[in-house]
Amino acid sequence: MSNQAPPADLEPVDPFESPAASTASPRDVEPRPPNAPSTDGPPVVDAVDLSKTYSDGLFGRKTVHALRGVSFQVRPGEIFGLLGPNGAGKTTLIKVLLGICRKSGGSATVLGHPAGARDARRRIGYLPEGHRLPRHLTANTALDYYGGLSGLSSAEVKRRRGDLLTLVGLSKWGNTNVRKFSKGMQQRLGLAQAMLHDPDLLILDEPTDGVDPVGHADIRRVLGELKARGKTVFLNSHLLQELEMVCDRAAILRNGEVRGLGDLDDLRGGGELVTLRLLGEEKAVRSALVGSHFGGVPLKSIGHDDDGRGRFTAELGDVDQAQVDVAVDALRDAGVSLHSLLRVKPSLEDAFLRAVADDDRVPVAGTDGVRQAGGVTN
Ligand SMILES: Nc1ncnc2c1ncn2[C@@H]1O[C@H](COP(=O)(O)OP(=O)(O)OP(=O)(O)O)[C@@H](O)[C@H]1O
Repeated sequence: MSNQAPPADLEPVDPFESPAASTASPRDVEPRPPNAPSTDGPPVVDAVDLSKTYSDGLFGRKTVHALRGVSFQVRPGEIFGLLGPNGAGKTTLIKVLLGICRKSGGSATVLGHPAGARDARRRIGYLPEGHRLPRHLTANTALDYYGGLSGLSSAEVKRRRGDLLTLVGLSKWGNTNVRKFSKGMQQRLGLAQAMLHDPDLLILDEPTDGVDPVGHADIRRVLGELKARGKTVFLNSHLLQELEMVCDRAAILRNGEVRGLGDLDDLRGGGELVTLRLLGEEKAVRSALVGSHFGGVPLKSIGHDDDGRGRFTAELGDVDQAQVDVAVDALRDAGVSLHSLLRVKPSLEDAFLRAVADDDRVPVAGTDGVRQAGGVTN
């Protein structure tokens, strides 16, 4: 979430009604076990053609289109990732879903209620970006404090906090001062706090920001636990590898528009990226690639072998076997040796870079009725 000043149209939020006042490529989160709650049923979040404009500039004469017709659904029990470059509209989207700021058009429901409605907000747990826990409190007293803010009785908080501290791996730290906690432990305590009122939907804004790799793994484990308990998680993170490890589906936002949406496999694309490792003279490699219509592919020099021949990688990209054969034949005819051929699935990062690229050719994956990605309208 950006650290900008609150928007002019920020509505006061009653802390007692606010979403709990903030109260794990190889995937780290296991696929849904057979006995886990199903992802069938009405969507937990349903956004249709959602738009949001801000008035900015001198006398508010400039209109900023933060969201432009955003449509997507979050299904029950899934971990849904929100991706996008700075300024894409992620924070605005979260604010609209939480009812912190008003939409300008379209519709959004959360847990079957209009976004921002009291009945929706009381079933949301929210962990804001960069949240701070009072350092003089212990884990237990912090949960007592935030539980009180959420309207829970002290007996209720005491009944729940043991289980929650166990869930986030802090069961032995209940009486320890928050100031002694690492950033990762603070984030996990923040997750426990967001779970205090047993919400159905967790909205987590950059939960691993500033956390070391061990802390990342701990947080992924907690997300896996939440999913196993049937919770729906809406996760905003700019860490693509992180999202790749935990999310079932994701949306990619750019300039307030959905530029990609669907299962991670859909987003990555079905193909495989082919890379050749070659041994030979650079001139011969280049001319063979040009001759086989691969003159424009990235060619990297990666050293020499014991006989002084150059080592190269040539990234052919998502090409079919016939095209690979043509390139390999041309290289062999030019006296270049094929050391190895790698086929790798595109990463989420590849998909992300394609989706936010400055063109309008990226299709929207998935079947949620989202319109095709439009042109860049900056
Ligand atoms: N209160 C506001 N008044 C005017 N413009 C705003 C306001 N809040 C956000 N914007 C603009 O709306 C657009 C989307 O901003 P938003 O903060 O939602 O993006 P973001 O994807 O969360 O970015 P970041 O990752 O940098 O936090 C940006 O152009 C931003 O400058």
